[in-house]
Amino acid sequence: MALWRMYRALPSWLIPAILAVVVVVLPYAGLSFAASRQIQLACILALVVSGLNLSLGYAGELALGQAAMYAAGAYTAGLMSIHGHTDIVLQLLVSGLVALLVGIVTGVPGLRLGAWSMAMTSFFLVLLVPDILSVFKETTGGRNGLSGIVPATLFGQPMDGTQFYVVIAVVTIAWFAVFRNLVVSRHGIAFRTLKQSPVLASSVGVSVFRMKLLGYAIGAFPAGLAGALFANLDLYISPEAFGFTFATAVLAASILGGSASVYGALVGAFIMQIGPNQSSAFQEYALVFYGAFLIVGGVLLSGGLARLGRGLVSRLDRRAGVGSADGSAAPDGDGRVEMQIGTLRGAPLVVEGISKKFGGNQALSEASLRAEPGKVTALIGPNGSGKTTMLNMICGFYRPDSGRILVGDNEVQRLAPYRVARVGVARTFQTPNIPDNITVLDAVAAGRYSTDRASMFSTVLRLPRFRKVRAADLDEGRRALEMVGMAHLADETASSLPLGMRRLLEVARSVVSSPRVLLLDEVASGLDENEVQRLAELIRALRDAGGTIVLVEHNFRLVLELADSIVVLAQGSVIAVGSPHEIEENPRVLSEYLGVSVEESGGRTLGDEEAALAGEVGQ
Ligand SMILES: Nc1ncnc2c1ncn2[C@@H]1O[C@H](COP(=O)(O)OP(=O)(O)OP(=O)(O)O)[C@@H](O)[C@H]1O
Repeated sequence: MALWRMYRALPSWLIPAILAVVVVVLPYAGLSFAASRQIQLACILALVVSGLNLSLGYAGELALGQAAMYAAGAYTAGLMSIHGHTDIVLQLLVSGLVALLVGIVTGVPGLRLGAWSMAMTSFFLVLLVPDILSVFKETTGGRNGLSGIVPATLFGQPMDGTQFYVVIAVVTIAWFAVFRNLVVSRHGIAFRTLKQSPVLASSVGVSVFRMKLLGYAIGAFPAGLAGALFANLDLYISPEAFGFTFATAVLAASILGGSASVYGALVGAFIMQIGPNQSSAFQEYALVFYGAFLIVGGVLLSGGLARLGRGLVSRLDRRAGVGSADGSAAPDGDGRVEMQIGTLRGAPLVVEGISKKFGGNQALSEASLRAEPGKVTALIGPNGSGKTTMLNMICGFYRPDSGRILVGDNEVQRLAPYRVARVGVARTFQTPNIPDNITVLDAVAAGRYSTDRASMFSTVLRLPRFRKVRAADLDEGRRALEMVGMAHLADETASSLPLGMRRLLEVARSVVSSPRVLLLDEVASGLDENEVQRLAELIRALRDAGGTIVLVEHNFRLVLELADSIVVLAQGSVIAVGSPHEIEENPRVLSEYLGVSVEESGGRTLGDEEAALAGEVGQ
């Protein structure tokens, strides 16, 4: 265990870096030709698999066209070589970009049509490769393949086999470093958020379509690189190398290694290449083996070897006492919320006469609401009265049939959800929406996706802009966690927290972007008395900091305690607006929402028991 603790104390990049150096120098240590070839083929396969991992494992898009992009890269490099452009750096660059272009052009229609269409169009793309190559057989050699490729050069110098091995190893290592940088960045977290919940992703400002396309297109780039390397390895390419069998091998390697993993792509590809591909019997029946493997692997090995590895690491960590893996630890100090909220730049929210019909069901009719900065505006009403529909329209998930929604001076009723988020509307969800396998700190920092933007380019190369934004993400994330009393849980797995903590985490995530309007959807439901009080304190602090807060809540006592003004909905219409005192005494609210007749109430305000009953009625 002491050994394990020592190992865990090392920087996370050290072991991969040592392994990378070993792989690069292997040929100088007497590696046989056959072994060297297998390593080169495994590196090439790993590059292609990494592209699938990015789009399938991270962005959650079943896009299987990597084999076609691999072909695009290989034929681009092959044709460049035949036409005298033998420099490998130039070939890699052009092949990568051509593959990227193929990814964008073929990804757009599939993504526009929906998830299964993406799977189908990308799959057909792979089946079409031999036909496309045949159509252009004058240039590509058709089914006979493309010969005449000459050995690649590097900056004008010819390369021997060993030098080309080093090029393949270095390109693979460099790409995997980029890939790792990408998936641990805010873009990577956005991919994972998107995979789990497009609704959550758009509510933090992620454009679902653009991000899925990026996942697919960026994943095409390493396939293009792999193609260029492959063309120069054998100096001959033919359509068979890029067909359905190869596409299935890529999928099998991805599932074996773990599709939501960086190193899983390497492990899966190496096992697939160095293991079964060695046997000639396997090669003959490869498709059958891959098919069987996909079924068995998909059922028995969910998450692949990467998941087994992560499980083993966390078990060893627990045994060795590395990190504090206890999600139930007590909050900081005396459990009260640390109020360190700066000023919030709240903006007025004006909802003017919005209506929404679902089929024959008029969910909202001519409903209006006004929420001011520095005030808590509660939206209450019985089940099915239209509260969530109202929030969904403010956030852009539904378009109103008529009416206007203004955030400050911005009309938002026609904007897509991610654009509404970028205008400054943040929300929590009735059921906490938290991606798997990310830390509490990252889950909170994800709320800043549309704040202080950092490009993919600066992210993967870790340029100063990326470092600045990352530091701000983590600082603000920690500050938000301190605010909700959860700073001690920053490194825990967010999705494994108890319900109360997950709700507070959602509040932290929605506050971290300094929203202009904050929508809290039943944040108190399922919380115990202490948690409700902590939440109440937090909401007051956010209000005092200048936030515009809309609170949808069934806990009537909490509403009376917190709200500056209350809007009551019944059957899609606003039946009352007023201060808590006015609402408590409103006969229509008493009868329609609370089920208390006017005579019974005798014009008095609600007692504790009735207020509690009101909470239950609402639930
Ligand atoms: N996507 C949808 N398609 C069809 N009908 C819908 C949809 N969303 C909401 N509705 C209907 O609109 C009406 C208002 O529902 P909504 O969820 O907004 O009520 P609510 O006040 O939030 O209820 P609850 O307190 O149970 O969350 C209901 O009759 C509901 O069935």
